[in-house]
Amino acid sequence: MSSRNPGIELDLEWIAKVKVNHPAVLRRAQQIQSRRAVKKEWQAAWLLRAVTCIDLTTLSGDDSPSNVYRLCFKAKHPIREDLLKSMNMHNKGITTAAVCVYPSRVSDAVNALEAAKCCIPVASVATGFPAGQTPLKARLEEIRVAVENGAREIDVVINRTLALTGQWEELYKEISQFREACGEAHLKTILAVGELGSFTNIYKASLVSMMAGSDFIKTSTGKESVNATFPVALVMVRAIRDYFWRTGYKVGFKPAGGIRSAKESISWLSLMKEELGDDWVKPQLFRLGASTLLADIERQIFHYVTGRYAAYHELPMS
Ligand SMILES: O=C[C@H](O)COP(=O)(O)O
Repeated sequence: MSSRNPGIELDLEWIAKVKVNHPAVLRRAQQIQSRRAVKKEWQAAWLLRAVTCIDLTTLSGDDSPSNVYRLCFKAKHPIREDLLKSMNMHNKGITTAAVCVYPSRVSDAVNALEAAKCCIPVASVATGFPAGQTPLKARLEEIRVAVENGAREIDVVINRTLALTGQWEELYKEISQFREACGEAHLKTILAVGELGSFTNIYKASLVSMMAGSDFIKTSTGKESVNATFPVALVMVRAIRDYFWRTGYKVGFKPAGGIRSAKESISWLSLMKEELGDDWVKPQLFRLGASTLLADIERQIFHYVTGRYAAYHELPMS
């Protein structure tokens, strides 16, 4: 990642002035989703770009060293080598952006990637993911342990109670402490938008997270009933844009939760390109948090290269 957002002092006046035009957001989101799909080589190129922006994720109660090893192998070899060769892309070092796991699995992921001589970062969720309902001391300790174990990115969840009750100063203080506990590791702040009530609240929580020094803001844990949606994303990326205009700091965006189809991944990329520009369609400033999306992207690329859809055994690692 490039130079980091150091955060700024909490600006309560800015937060108090926030108003979101709900119908306009819905209209714009609809417009982006209904764009005509790109085809052929342009589609393949966008899909490969999407691959490089994926935080390949496993966040299950039954995660074990073996499925984390498998995940890391897939992160290093996201698309079958012969398919990449057919597109003359086999020498381009295409990997996913990161792997994302629970804190207890960080060491497994770090070891697996080291053994594979692969330098993509391990991201760890933390701070009582997904609900964030543990004491602050424990949440901070969880970050420190994940960093000690080799996580280079930390995906924290915010305290929704503070956001829902408008305790912005408290929320700012907590996130600032998360940032400090991260040290050199990059801080991705999950708003859990499905639990924040209104677009205005989501915009305010986005601003507070950036003011407190988040490197990325992220929509969801994947565990809420509503996760990454285009209207919510628009609210968050407009907050990113406003923050950039006011401070000059670029904060990344990570939609996560329920993103499963290759087609959607292209819509996400075009949203970023249209709203924030080319810098935000690269892994430094854009991630797709997803556990199963890569399988559909590989399937579509297989179809592009061979003209037919793969049988299950032809993409066994997906
Ligand atoms: O951060 C990533 C999400 O937890 C993944 O959600 P998903 O399993 O719906 O793709």
